[in-house]
Amino acid sequence: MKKNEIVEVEITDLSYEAMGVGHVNGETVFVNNALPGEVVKAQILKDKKSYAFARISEIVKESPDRVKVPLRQYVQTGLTSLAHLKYDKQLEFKQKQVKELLSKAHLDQIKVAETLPSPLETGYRNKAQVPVRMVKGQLEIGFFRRHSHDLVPLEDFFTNDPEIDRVLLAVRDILREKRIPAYDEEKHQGQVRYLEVRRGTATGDMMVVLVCLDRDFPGLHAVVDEIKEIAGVKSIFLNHNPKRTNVILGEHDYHLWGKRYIDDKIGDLTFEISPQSFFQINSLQTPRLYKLAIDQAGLTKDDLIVDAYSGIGTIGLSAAKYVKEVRGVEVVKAAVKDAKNNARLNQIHNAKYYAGKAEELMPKWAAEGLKTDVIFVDPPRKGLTKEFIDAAVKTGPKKVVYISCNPATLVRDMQLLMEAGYTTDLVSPVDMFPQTPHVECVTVLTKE
Ligand SMILES: C[S@@+](CC[C@H](N)C(=O)[O-])C[C@H]1O[C@@H](n2cnc3c(N)ncnc32)[C@H](O)[C@@H]1O
Repeated sequence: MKKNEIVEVEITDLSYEAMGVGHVNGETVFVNNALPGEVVKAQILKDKKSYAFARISEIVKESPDRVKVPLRQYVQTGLTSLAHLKYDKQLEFKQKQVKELLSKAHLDQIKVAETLPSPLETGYRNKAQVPVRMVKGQLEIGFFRRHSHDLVPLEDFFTNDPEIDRVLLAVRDILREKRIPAYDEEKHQGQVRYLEVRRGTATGDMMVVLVCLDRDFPGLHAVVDEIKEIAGVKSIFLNHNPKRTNVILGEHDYHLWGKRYIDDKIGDLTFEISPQSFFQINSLQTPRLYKLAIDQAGLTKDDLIVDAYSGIGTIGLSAAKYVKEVRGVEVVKAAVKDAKNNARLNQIHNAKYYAGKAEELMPKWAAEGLKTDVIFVDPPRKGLTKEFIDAAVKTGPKKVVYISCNPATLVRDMQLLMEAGYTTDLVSPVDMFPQTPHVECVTVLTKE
């Protein structure tokens, strides 16, 4: 196949990145935005010999599961790359992905539950981080076009809490009015690189973080004076990111106005969240995710549990009332400070949080002779390390409760835990990220 050639292709599957998959003369073609059951005329964008990438030029036969996405920008940016598929089919797609990964690992005996739907299908995100750039001489917020750093301006981000979109647009307008220059990646100049807005779903409190090239610049104080007048804004920070990098946040946050954190609730617990701390982005689905994990953990009043990759302590503190002691470990120091603070705030006295890498602290604890009953892990996408797993196993937990945002690393780590004598017969997908292909899962591995 040649670049720009138009081929007719029948779509038979969806890739884990939500691209339609078909075959032409034995070659696999990934077609953006196409759905299984469709026949499309596709324009080849890139040919890599054994596979090619393409985009739809015409839908010849349309899937009954297709939803007409109102904004072309969502497709261009890949912001919500499953939004063209009916929601119940999105849930099936996520379950199927987990089944296929287990099957590839010869673990077909493990059942995969139906994906737990999110209470909100759109407008569920409690946090937005959006790039700021100049487009045709005007400061814009939006999202980068897929595989590029060209900004596609947006006003409706679809999955954000609409209150967050309201604040993003108000801040954008203030920056425009005060003639603050947006960051220019090529020249490494200008000021505002990203806007971050967080909202406590239970409290309505909002935090605005301006991610800037410089620590201070002309007009900053005037901008802050106006942002603090936006309804709901309770906290303003500047994050200083002076580097030439694609990483969104710099290391240091400077408090500009208002509170130093915002509050949110999970179940009956209150959490204070500071700018760089991880907090699950789907506030209404989070208590359901934790309940699934905690209910299956079979906790007792004599248990010592570990909350590994603890963020601001949300899982351990939610489980604390059922056990004797909680020990948490988290690499981001500010999050550990938040976790300790959150324990105090909720009058929880049996939880201790430690700053450090889980793969370093766990071996230290194991060497000191720590004995655990249940270990909760909730790592980032790359999953656990062998060092962590070996040390965790040494502490003798009867259960390892694994919450995962990447089913591929989950299955890899499950295999390691199974080699160490743990078994499970169920993985439960939970939809934390509707309209996107991301899959969250819970599984409980037990040693008899
Ligand atoms: C998916 S989040 C889970 C946070 C928390 N359990 C929750 O539900 O909100 C993963 C957390 O792991 C932390 N983390 C990343 N690498 C780590 C490491 N090597 N050791 C300990 N924590 C780490 C991140 O900072 C983040 O807070």
